[in-house]
Amino acid sequence: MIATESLSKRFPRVTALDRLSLDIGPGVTGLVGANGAGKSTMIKILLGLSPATEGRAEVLGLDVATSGPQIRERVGYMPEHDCLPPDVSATEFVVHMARMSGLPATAARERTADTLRHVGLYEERYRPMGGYSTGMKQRVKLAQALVHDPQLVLLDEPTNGLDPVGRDDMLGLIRRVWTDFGISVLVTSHLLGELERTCDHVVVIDGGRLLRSSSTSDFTRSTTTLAVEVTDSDAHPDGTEALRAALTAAGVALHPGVEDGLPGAGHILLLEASGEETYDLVRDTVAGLGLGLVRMEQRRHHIAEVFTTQQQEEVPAR
Ligand SMILES: Nc1ncnc2c1ncn2[C@@H]1O[C@H](COP(=O)(O)OP(=O)(O)OP(=O)(O)O)[C@@H](O)[C@H]1O
Repeated sequence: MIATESLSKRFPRVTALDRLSLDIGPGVTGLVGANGAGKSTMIKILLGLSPATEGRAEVLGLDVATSGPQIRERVGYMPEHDCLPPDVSATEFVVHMARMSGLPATAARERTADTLRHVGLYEERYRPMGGYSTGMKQRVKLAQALVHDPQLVLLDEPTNGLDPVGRDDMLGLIRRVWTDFGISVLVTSHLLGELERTCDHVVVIDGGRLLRSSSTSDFTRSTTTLAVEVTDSDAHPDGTEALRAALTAAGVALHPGVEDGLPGAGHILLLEASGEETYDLVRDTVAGLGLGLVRMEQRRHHIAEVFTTQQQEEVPAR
């Protein structure tokens, strides 16, 4: 979908992208980096709107240096900042964008209705956008990126300014752009954690340089930590502590402290598994104490932890 080779963009005083080589396939890909890392610059180059200083980039097999218009026909773009005219409705705006992309009037109206429904805008779509919430505006921006049925959409910080619920809704919508319509997505964010559930692949950049590019499952590979949660019983009013004592006596390495479980569900012990036998030992110990086993699961890394470790290793303090 996207390939870059030693792509650089230098402004007089800042290097926004520094010899970035990437190969991004179909699906949902996250481009993550702190503010100023070079994400928006990358998107502008990929759309053929801003020339690279060095290196090359291809989008859908087309060279960004020479095929900007053809790329923009096949690619949708959701800009980061508020760019919606306040006194027109979502329907008018998205129909206009569809017409600009070359759709005939009837098709533009039909696609607009479908796309606005997909992003969850119903009656409000006939009201002027000046009165919309941030979440509604972000939805309109997503709809206009999708309306001409592109093969790929580039979404610049689509969750910016949203509350946690709005953020989750937007991430769910983005995931469905790929699963329901087969449109590949490149989505930028400065929040690594939020892309964990949404993206198949994550690219991390910092100061314009590539830190890491790998599948989400590689980032979140399993750890050897087991999380165990048990119920209390009449004989053991604090089941968690009873289990801790019994497992410690049996030689299991437990992490200090407990994690909070679901409300009213007791606490979670974290311990290091040395193999299959640890699972059996925990099961037998819980049964021996007459406690109920609520969960025993292998912990996975969160992308953010991997990134933090990697950053400490690879990027000298600035
Ligand atoms: N037109 C420009 N002229 C000079 N410097 C620029 C220009 N555009 C971007 N930069 C600089 O390039 C660097 C990367 O900017 P960019 O907007 O790509 O970052 P970003 O990762 O998208 O961050 P944000 O999410 O804050 O927009 C920044 O240091 C920025 O100040």
